[in-house]
This record gives sequence, C-alpha cells and structure tokens, in this order.
Amino acid sequence: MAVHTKVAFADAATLVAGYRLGTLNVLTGIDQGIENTNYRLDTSGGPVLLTLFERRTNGDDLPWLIALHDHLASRGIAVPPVLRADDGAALSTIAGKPAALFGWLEGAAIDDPTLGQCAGAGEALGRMHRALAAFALARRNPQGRDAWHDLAGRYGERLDELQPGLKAIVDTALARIEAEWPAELPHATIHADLFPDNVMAVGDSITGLIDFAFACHEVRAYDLAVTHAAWCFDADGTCLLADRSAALVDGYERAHGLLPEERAALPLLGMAASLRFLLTRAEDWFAWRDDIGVTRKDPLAFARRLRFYAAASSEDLMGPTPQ
Ligand SMILES: Nc1ncnc2c1ncn2[C@@H]1O[C@H](COP(=O)(O)OP(=O)(O)O)[C@@H](O)[C@H]1O
Ligand SMILES: N[C@@H](CCOP(=O)(O)O)C(=O)O
Repeated sequence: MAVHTKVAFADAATLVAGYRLGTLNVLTGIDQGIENTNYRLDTSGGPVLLTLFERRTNGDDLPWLIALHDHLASRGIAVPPVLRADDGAALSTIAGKPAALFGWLEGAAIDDPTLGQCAGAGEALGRMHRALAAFALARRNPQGRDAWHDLAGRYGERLDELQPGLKAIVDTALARIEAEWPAELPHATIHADLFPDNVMAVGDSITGLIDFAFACHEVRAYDLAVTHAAWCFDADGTCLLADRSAALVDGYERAHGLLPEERAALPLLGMAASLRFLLTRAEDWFAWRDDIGVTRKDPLAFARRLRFYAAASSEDLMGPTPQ
C-alpha cells in the first residue's frame, strides 16, 4: 500500500473546508501506488483525490506539475483536474507535506491490459504528446541519465546480490546507452511512467492518465519506450507480447505518428527505460522494510526486459517499417 504519511480526519476536513466541496464525510487511504501518499476524500460535493508529494518529487517542481495538469486539462486530455481552494491556491501543506486536491476519475487503474486497453493507451499517449507540443515550460528529467549513473555507482556491487553479474550488465548497458543516446530526436514534455497502473479505464475505454510525478522534458519517443516496456511483456518480463506491442504502437501511430528515426531508436530507448526501472526498483528493494506497507516491485523483471531490448531490432518490436 502507499500511505507513507497518515492524515488525520480533522486535518483533511479543515483542508476540504477551504474548497467549494462541502464537508468531508469519509477519508480513505488508497492502497495502490508506490511513490506518493493518496487518499480518497468523500465529500458532500462528491469524491476527490488528495495527494501528498513524497520523497522522489522535489517540492520546487510542484508549480510546474500543476501547470502541466492545467495545460492538459484545458486541451481536453483526460487527466485529473487540479482543484483550486477559495483563495485560488492549488498547493497546500498537510501533515507537513506539500499536497494538492485533484478531481476523481471514473474507472479503475489497469492491472492486466487487454488489447483494447493497449490500443487506447497508445492513442492516449499520442494525443497527450500532441497537446504537449504547445507546452513551453521544461522540467529536467529527475530520473534521467544522470540519475542512472548515480544509482549504478551508489549500489555497485550490491546489484549482484539481486542476481550474480547484474552490475556488469548494468555497466555495459549504461555505456551503450551513453554512446548511442539519440539526442537529435525531437524532445518534448513526456509522462515518463505510463505503466498500466497509471491509466484508468472502464472496460476498454480509457478514462484518464494519472501520476505525472516523473513528467519531464526528454526525448519524446522515450515515453513510448517506457510505455512499451511496461505494457508489452509477460509478468516476469521475459517474453514480449507481440499482440500487445502491435496494438500499443498502432494506437500511438494513429494519434501521433512516429518518425523513422524514432522507430529505429526504440530498442535503445527500451533498454534505457528498462535500466531506469531496474535501478529505481533496486534502490527501493534495498531500502524496503516490511513495516512501511509498500509493495516491493521486482527489479529483475526489468533486467529481463533490458536483455530483450539489447538484442532486439525495431522490426522485432513493431514489425516492418511502413514504406
Ligand atoms: N484522480 C484519480 N481518480 C481516481 N483514482 C485515482 C486518481 N488518482 C489516483 N487514483 C488511484 O490511486 C492509485 C495510486 O495513484 P498513483 O498516482 O499511481 O500513486 P503513486 O504516485 O503513489 O504511484 C491509483 O492506482 C488509482 O487507483
Ligand atoms: N512505475 C514504477 C514505479 C513508480 O510507481 P508509481 O506507482 O508511482 O507508478 C515501477 O513499476 O517501477
């Protein structure tokens, strides 16, 4: 579960009183998620989401995050709208943490994606990238290449505790990613963490994209690579699920399109995405304590994806390049 910080009912009720939401009836911690603390607030004006921003979200970046939500919502992209207090403020402090209230989305976070949901997620990602072409504010990637070097250096030999030889695999991948990084590809603001559990759906219909905590200015196709790595493998990360991959990429092509150079770079970007989640999951694995109640995610599921992408061609991922 991900309630890192306990919020008292009285504090949440005081917060709600500062918005046009009526009164707070029920406060419920949300079990899903890893990074931030989330509560469902049932108010007399309907349900809303309370997020407390935790350790991997720099407080200085929060006004940027709010501007991003506002930009996307104003362009009709289904993201939770940021609610404003009566004094116009989007950000507040609760239990000593920076916090915000968001509109509640219909549906449930996706667990085991259907092909229809893969296609819908690809389309939603593409539509979001179209809307973000006009978003001028840039945030540096907090989990980008500098962070990967830092994490790989910090955990070094300990990676071999997860799997003998993992440090060498990580070092080799990092060197290749640095040497081949496609810096010349178009950059844009990207989500950077569009896992199935960050996409809400009712059946095959996508009702919204959530959790922009890692959104940043990056190589745009890296976002498709993250999404591909998260959606298109079996549970332990060994096998590409080709039908999911085709549905996701086709959906993205319909809504946005891929340049030939982006298509060609996807295996390397898939390696980069795999390395990113391998390293942050390893960091969480080493820091994990059973009393904090957060589900521990398997770093090796992304070591297996890394191996797959390192040996893959773009045709392996997406079929032949369209002429
Ligand atoms: N706006 C929302 N409307 C409804 N449910 C939401 C909303 N935002 C988050 N949730 C629920 O909270 C869970 C955790 O949210 P998420 O943003 O992924 O947390 P974390 O930042 O900890 O990963 C989601 O899986 C979803 O069930
Ligand atoms: N998606 C990442 C972890 C980040 O957690 P989230 O719940 O904030 O998406 C992973 O699976 O490693």
